[in-house]
Amino acid sequence: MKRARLLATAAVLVLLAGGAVAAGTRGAPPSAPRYVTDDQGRALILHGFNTAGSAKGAPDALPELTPDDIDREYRDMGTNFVRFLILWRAVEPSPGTYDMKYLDKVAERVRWYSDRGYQVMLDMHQDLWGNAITPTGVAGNGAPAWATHTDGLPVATEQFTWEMYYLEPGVIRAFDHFWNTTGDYPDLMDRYAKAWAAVAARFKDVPGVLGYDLMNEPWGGSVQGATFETGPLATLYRKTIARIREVDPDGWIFLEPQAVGVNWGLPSALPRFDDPRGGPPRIAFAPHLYPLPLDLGDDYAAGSKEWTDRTLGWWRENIARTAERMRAPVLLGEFGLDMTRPGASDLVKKVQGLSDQVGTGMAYWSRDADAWGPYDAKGKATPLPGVYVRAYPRAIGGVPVSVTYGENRLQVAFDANETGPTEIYVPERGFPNGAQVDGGTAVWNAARRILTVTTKTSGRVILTVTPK
Ligand SMILES: CN(C)c1ccc(C(=O)NC[C@H]2N[C@H](CO)[C@@H](O)[C@@H]2O)cc1
Repeated sequence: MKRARLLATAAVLVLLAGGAVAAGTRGAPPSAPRYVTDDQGRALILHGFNTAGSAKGAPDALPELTPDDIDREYRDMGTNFVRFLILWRAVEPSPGTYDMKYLDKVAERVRWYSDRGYQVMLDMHQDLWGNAITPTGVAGNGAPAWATHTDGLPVATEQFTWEMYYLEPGVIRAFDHFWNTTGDYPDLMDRYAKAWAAVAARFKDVPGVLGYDLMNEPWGGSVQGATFETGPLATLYRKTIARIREVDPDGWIFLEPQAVGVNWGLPSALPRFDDPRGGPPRIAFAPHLYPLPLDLGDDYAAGSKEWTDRTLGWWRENIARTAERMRAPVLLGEFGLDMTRPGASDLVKKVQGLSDQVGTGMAYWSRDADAWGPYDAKGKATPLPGVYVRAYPRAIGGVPVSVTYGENRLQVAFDANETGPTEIYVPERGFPNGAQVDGGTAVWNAARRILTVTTKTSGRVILTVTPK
């Protein structure tokens, strides 16, 4: 029965997302991927986690996290990136008042990461709009109560899956007010954009802050699909890009499509956005990936594996087409699943392969201490660390051409430039005694397991990394 209901739910949501399908999946094949770059201009391969869902309901809006947690994550997986959740309710507790104490606490945690060589993306997170959609605050997260207007419309709390809250009249109304679909609260999007400007002003010169993910999994309320993405969502993005660029000319700005449909592999209609900064644009496309069969409760095994692989193919093609339209690099902002389920490790490997094809970095959902994360509620490793760890180029001193991962072998091809040396992480597994590099001059940092490789600064370079 539950599966039938879930299938019906998915059908409804796909219909809602129908406009996105109108974007079509034909057209010229995608060209070479682009890359997010660091402050030296090197191409980044971002590999990390979402930290963390525990922030959503926390009174202080901060994740359960200690520096030791980051040390363990690095020891086990050599990650170099974090999608760090922040919440509008904490940034702007009352209209026009920005909580600098909260932002200072975020900055303290950002420092924990940057001191360890991580890149940090700040994610203005929401699910279901905000915790004020129900009187008990048990459902949503993100938006402050003062920006939540359900007009007294019902929000039933006995949902069989949390996603169903998105279809509740009161939740749809709250989103409709925000997107100015109702016309009753025309200032809300501007306030959101100004809140982002306050965050960017605080973090624009903070080491390690790579950029800003403007809204987690946007939902159009009663406006869906291409109409939503090219209408209200694009308006919010343009307002927020302008506000951020008034204070921070250099931070990367990450734009998400609507979640429904696109998470599953349907096309996004997000248009291209101008970046008013002087110099090359720093706007990236940041979709999520949650295959529909798995969302419906199936495992990546047996019959569902074939169906899931088909949807992964859709996702890859459609993401590449949207990135091409946006002329933007791609960052996979979320993917994840219950690591205790059959086939879970195979799915993670499959997504890593997809990510390599699209030339994107990735942040796994999530770093929380549960069955989805790398360590469970008792701190015991799940299968995730064993499959999420691999040798990879953290930063590339040129324009990447290909990154080829083999069993205990990595090959990185790029057209070199003068941005700086190439940094390669090499795990203990497979490379117990470190690595040797053909194609460049490597300095080995045994403590951090990083090869810093100096190469010529023009022409094609091919680095081959093998165990010592
Ligand atoms: C109907 N709508 C709008 C909808 C449905 C399902 C998701 C979802 O599963 N998202 C995947 C994960 N992303 C969030 C955090 O961003 C996690 O809580 C979800 O597991 C999102 C939106």
